[in-house]
Amino acid sequence: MAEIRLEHVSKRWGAFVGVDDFNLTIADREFLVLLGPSGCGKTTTMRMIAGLEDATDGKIHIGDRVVNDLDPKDRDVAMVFQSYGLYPNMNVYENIRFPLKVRKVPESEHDARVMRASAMVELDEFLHRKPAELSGGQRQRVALARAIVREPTVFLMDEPLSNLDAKLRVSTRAQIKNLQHELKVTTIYVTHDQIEAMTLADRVVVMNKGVVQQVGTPTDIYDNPANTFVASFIGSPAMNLMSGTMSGGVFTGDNVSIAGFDAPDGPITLGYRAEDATVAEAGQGQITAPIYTLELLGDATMIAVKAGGALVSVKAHKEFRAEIGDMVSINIPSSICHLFDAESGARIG
Ligand SMILES: Nc1ncnc2c1ncn2[C@@H]1O[C@H](COP(=O)(O)OP(=O)(O)OP(=O)(O)O)[C@@H](O)[C@H]1O
Repeated sequence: MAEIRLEHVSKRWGAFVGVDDFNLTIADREFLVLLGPSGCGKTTTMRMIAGLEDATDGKIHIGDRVVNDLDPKDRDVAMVFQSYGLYPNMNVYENIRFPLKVRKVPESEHDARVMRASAMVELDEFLHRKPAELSGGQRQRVALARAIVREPTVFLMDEPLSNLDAKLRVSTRAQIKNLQHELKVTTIYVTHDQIEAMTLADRVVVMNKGVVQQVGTPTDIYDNPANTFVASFIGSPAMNLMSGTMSGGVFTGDNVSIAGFDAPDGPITLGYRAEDATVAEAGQGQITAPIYTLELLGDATMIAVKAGGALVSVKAHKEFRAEIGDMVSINIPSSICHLFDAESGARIG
């Protein structure tokens, strides 16, 4: 049983707040991803759970213990970092076995456990090689095997894929997801890559400037972002956001007018996702504007125009063709729109 609970956890260095009042219960066996831009406090949160950083305030529970005063080695967590931290003089077998020696696991168990862990990450053929004789992806798998071999109650992973090339990142990502499912170990995973977060997580915690912005399943966060920060951080492309004014249920901004809202009058921010909008018959849409840019994506054509003081896009059919400067009209019915407070950015309704 490895539920993790953070209660009012904060980290301050002098007046600077790295993590501000973090509260969350992570379920046993859950795959939780901490997501946010550089400097938002996600690594610090993970380091406090690992015991590499003291919490300034709050309590950290792992299982039924409060671990604030426990050394990292007594917390039964295994970490995997973006820099693999392998011992260059040891071969793969010895690197994977190392945590068992440190932990004084009986020698008689070592071989079976190393073989099981290395098989899980498909390293069986490389056991005699030194780290320098491995590719980046293979080294990362040694680091994973070294975490697995310990059979910890918690995995903590800090951007473990960021040193891999794009293709290897996708396959290693799939492997991590599968392993976590097989091993059923509570996992906290830090990344600034929203696609990694969406594909791996049971739940995502979106952070900004030390503050939790939203906690939810990938679908919750994509479909119902809590504020404009989350809306503009999640999704590729990010949600389109336009400034304007609501009056009598009609949103109006530069080049844009959308009717059919049930919202109070006043300044407001409106959002929609490019894939929810469509290209309209000439002049029939809610935005009509010259094409600013047009990108052929293979499976679709992305068209951007200027409206509401911002560049906004629509995902058109892959055969859609036009030139920059041609007029285009976009259907944005109120039913696909998200509304946010113009000042705080918080979701409305
Ligand atoms: N020892 C320290 N002393 C003072 N400030 C620190 C210290 N360690 C981290 N910080 C600050 O705390 C904030 C959060 O850092 P953290 O490493 O948690 O961010 P992050 O979200 O993991 O970013 P990245 O993706 O760049 O690693 C940053 O602004 C950082 O500069």
